[in-house]
Amino acid sequence: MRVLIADKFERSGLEALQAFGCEVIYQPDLKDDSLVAEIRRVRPDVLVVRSTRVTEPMFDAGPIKLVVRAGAGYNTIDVAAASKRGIYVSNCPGKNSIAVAELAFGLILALDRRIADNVIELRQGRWNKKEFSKARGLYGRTLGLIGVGQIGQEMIPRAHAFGMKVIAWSRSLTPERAATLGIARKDSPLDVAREADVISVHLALTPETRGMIGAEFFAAMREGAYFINTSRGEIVDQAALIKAMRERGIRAGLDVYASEPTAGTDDFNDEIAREPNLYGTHHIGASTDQAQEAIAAETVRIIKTFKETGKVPNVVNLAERTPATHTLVVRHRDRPGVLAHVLGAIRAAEINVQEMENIVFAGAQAAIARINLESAPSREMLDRLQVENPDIIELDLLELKS
Ligand SMILES: NC(=O)c1ccc[n+]([C@@H]2O[C@H](COP(=O)([O-])OP(=O)(O)OC[C@H]3O[C@@H](n4cnc5c(N)ncnc54)[C@H](O)[C@@H]3O)[C@@H](O)[C@H]2O)c1
Ligand SMILES: O=C(O)[C@H](O)COP(=O)(O)O
Repeated sequence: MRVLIADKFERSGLEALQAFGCEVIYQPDLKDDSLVAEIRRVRPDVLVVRSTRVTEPMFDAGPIKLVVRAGAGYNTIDVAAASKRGIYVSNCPGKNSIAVAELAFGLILALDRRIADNVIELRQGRWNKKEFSKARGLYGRTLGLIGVGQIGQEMIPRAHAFGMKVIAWSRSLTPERAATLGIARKDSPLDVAREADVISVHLALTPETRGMIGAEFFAAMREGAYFINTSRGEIVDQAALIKAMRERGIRAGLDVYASEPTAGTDDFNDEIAREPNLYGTHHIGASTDQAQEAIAAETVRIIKTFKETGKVPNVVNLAERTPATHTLVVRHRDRPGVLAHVLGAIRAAEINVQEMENIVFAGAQAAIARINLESAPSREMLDRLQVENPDIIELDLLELKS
C-alpha cells in the first residue's frame, strides 16, 4: 500500500507505517498544483494531510482510496467530491483535544493578565507594574462554551480547577448530559453570550456554523468580556469582532483566522493582528508533542486496519440515512450462488440495493444476508425465489421505519 504524506508528520508514525509494509512518500511541503502533480506521479492509495487543502483535481490525479486527516477538523477536504467517488475520508477525533484546551486556557490567562504586553515592555527595557497590575482574575467567573464536543469537554475540568462556573450551548447537549458534566445548559448561543465572562468557541466549521458568531452575539456579550476562538476563523464574523473589540472593550484570544496561510511560514497581514485587544497565536492548538504522537498513532491505526481488513475507522463521509425502505432477510445454506441468485432477481425487478451484509453461523453451514432495498419486492417474486433455489431456507421482508 502506497501512502503519500503531504504535511508535517511524526517520525514514529512514518516508521510504524513502514514497519507493516507501507511504501511511504513523505513530502510535507506539497500543496495545490505540486500536490496534484505528486499524486499523478506517485499514484498513492492513501493520502495523509493536516491543514493541507485536498481538492477535487487531486482525486482525479490518482487512485486515492482513503484520505486521512491527521487531526480533527476536515473542512479543508472536499468531502463531497470524495463521497461522489467512493473515497473514504477519516479523521482522528479527540486526539488533540487536550492540547487545544490547554492553549485556550493559555489565551484566557494571557488576556486576563495581559502577559504578552508585559513581556513586550520588559523586553523593551521598561518596568510598568503600574499599568499591568489591573486584572480581574478567573476564580468565581463564568466560562461560556459554544460547542461541547471533544475539545469543549476538555475545557470543563480545567475551568472547574480554576474555580470557574461553566455554562454551555451545544446543539445536542441534553439537560441530563449537562448535569453529568457539572455545567449549566443554555438554550442558545446568545444566552451564553449574555451570561459569561469568558466565551470559548469549539464548533466544527460547516455550512450551518459559518459566520454563526456575529454582530448580535458580540452585542449580547458583557462589556469587556473575553472571547476565545480555537476552532475555525470562518465561524466568526471578523469585522463584527473587531468592532466589538474597539467599541465594547472585548478582548479576544484567537488561534485561527479565515485568512490564515496554509504554509508553515508566510506573510500575514490581516488587520486583526494589529488590534491591541487581540492576543493571537499561529494555529498551534494541536501542535504539542503529545498531541502529534497521539495523532500519528491514530493515523497508523486507521491505515493498518484498512490495509489488513479493508475496513476504515473514523470515516466521516458515510451516508447517515439511505433511501432504503425495506430489508430483505435471507436465511440460507452457506453455498456458492445463493446470493447471486437473489441479487439477480432483485436486479430483474429493477430494485436498487443499498447497504447489505452477510453473516455466517459457527460451522459455516448457514448464513443470513440482510439486503436493504429502495422498494419492496413482490410476494410473488419472493415465493418464486424460494422455489427456484433449495439453498434458501427462509425469506423475510421488513419495512424500515423512517
Ligand atoms: N486550533 C487547532 O489547532 C484545532 C485543533 C483541533 C480542532 N480544531 C477545531 O475545533 C473543532 C472542534 O474540535 P473537536 O475535537 O471538539 O470536534 P468535535 O467533533 O468533537 O466537536 C464539534 C462540535 O461542533 C458541533 N457542530 C458540528 N456541526 C454543527 C452544526 N451544524 N451546528 C452546530 N454545532 C455543530 C458539534 O455538535 C460539536 O459540539 C474542529 O472541527 C476543528 O475545526 C482546531
Ligand atoms: O483540526 C485540527 O486538528 C487542527 O486545526 C489542527 O490543524 P493542524 O494539524 O494543521 O495543526
